[in-house]
Amino acid sequence: MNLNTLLRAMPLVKPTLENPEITAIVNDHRKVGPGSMFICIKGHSVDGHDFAKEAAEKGAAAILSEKPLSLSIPVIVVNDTKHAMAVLADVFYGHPTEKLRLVGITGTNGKTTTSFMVEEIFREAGLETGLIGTISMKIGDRIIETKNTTPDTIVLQETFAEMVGEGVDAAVMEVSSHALVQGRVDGCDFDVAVFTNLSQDHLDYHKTMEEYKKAKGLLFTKLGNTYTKPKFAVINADDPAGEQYITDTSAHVVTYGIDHSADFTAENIVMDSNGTSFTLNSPEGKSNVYLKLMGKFSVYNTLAAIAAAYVSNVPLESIIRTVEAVQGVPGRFESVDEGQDFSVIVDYAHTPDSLENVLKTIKEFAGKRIFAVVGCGGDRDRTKRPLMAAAACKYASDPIFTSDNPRTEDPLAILKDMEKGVEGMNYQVIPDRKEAINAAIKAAREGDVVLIAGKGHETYQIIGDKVFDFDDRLVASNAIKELRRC
Ligand SMILES: CC(=O)N[C@H]1[C@@H](OP(=O)(O)OP(=O)(O)OC[C@H]2O[C@@H](n3ccc(=O)[nH]c3=O)[C@H](O)[C@@H]2O)O[C@H](CO)[C@@H](O)[C@@H]1O[C@H](C)C(=O)N[C@@H](C)C(=O)N[C@H](CCC(=O)O)C(=O)O
Ligand SMILES: Nc1ncnc2c1ncn2[C@@H]1O[C@H](COP(=O)(O)OP(=O)(O)OP(=O)(O)O)[C@@H](O)[C@H]1O
Ligand SMILES: N[C@H](CCC[C@H](N)C(=O)O)C(=O)O
Ligand SMILES: [Mg+2]
Repeated sequence: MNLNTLLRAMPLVKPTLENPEITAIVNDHRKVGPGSMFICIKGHSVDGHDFAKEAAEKGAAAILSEKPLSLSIPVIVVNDTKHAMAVLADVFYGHPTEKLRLVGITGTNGKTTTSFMVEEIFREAGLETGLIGTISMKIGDRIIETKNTTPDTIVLQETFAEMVGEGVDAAVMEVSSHALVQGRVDGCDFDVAVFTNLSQDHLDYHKTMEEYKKAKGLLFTKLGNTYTKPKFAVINADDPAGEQYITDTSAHVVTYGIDHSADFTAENIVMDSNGTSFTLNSPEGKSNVYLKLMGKFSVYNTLAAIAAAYVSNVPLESIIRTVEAVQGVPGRFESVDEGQDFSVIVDYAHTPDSLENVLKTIKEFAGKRIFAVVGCGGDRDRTKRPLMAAAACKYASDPIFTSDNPRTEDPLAILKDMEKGVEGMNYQVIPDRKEAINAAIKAAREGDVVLIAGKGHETYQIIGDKVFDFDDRLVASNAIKELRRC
């Protein structure tokens, strides 16, 4: 594609005299090759404008910048290169999301779980699917590793183009608040946007809950709606933030909830050690649903998935059949079962609200003691640490505070932050995560439950800037096997 064809996507930008062929669009100068357009992004750690000269030397054919640069190749100046990058990536890759049914899911907790369910529903309904989120990206059964929950704009559009090329009909993606603020999804044509819930997280980045709420709201304010391409905002009616999103969106609103009236609701919720049953009220009347998943929060995720699939024209009967068959999502309430006489559960709860939810659920079926091995990530929201510690002490009989991913912070300082929320309460501190897990498993007796929270599916631990192999599930399973040898 030549430069001026690409630039037509930005009506205020004048065509350039030189009109080189653009072979790639890139925002990392290390990836520039002959014919690339290099987009300068002012980042949180460095300013991409500082690499423009090197990009030109490496053969870039054009530069997109937020300021004039004196270079011998065309430099196109725009106010916001992040936004322009999203528009250009959409054009460069041939508007892939217009050719897909696209469901975007935002909210503090439940995005990964809900997106897995929606993808499974689509797949069982006979559609070819794609999935983008925290655990990985998937095109059909092909797994592609990712660094972020919502990847960078260019990776995103390139991936959607691959999906289209491989015959994918419907894609489901998690949309993080960081991605919304940074415009990573500005080039995406969502058909359905889902809101799970809002509770405290990421205040290191958004600073206040109001700003965090606004960030999530961008998915709904930017959704649009037309007669020929109707858009749907699927909103949790029980979460106060939902009201704002309903007011702000121009899409068709579909609600779900348990405590408030909504288009999709659940009543008669009953949980036992094998799962959770409820009566679904939907536009098609009442249906009985029996999930293999545990807890009220799983009912919320299921309602969100049911509503998103329903407005995507999947028959309700097929939707229910699929959600009932869902076994679980890796690292979410995942059991480690080596035949021991106590339960071990690995879960990705890393916010105060998710920890409280998961522990409340455990408390409903736990016969005896609850050990909760919990840590908080470094270089992330510090204010959630005492709240997470307090949730652990409130619901677990035996909380053990340990390290999560300390990243560049001192692990002991993170633990001190946690302890500020639980002065005078009963807990242990074991900074080494493996030792903490081993200690919980060694102390557990018949009927007890050991919750290992915070890292779920992660197969690594980040200490300083080093990444070590670490999988809670493996560590736990080895600890149980070790017990037998003693
Ligand atoms: C704080 C934050 O969100 N950072 C994201 C941001 O990176 P950044 O602003 O730091 O970028 P930078 O390193 O300053 O670089 C600026 C520009 O210079 C370019 N560059 C840089 C170096 C160089 O040598 N040459 C060069 O050209 C870079 O390619 C970039 O275009 O943009 C990058 C591309 O989109 C993201 O990968 C990166 O996520 C980092 C890794 C991260 O940890 N983000 C977390 C906080 C995050 O986004 N989390 C959410 C999930 C949260 C949740 O809901 O749980 C997520 O979506 O993953
Ligand atoms: N609807 C929900 N409400 C509250 N807590 C939930 C809900 N769904 C899941 N959780 C809890 O949150 C944890 C993370 O769930 P999940 O991975 O689905 O969320 P996420 O929004 O994708 O998180 P992340 O932002 O880290 O990607 C789960 O392990 C569980 O403890
Ligand atoms: N997407 C979340 C994941 C947190 C997982 C937890 N294990 C941690 O490292 O804090 C974040 O980046 O804040
Ligand atoms: Mg996720």
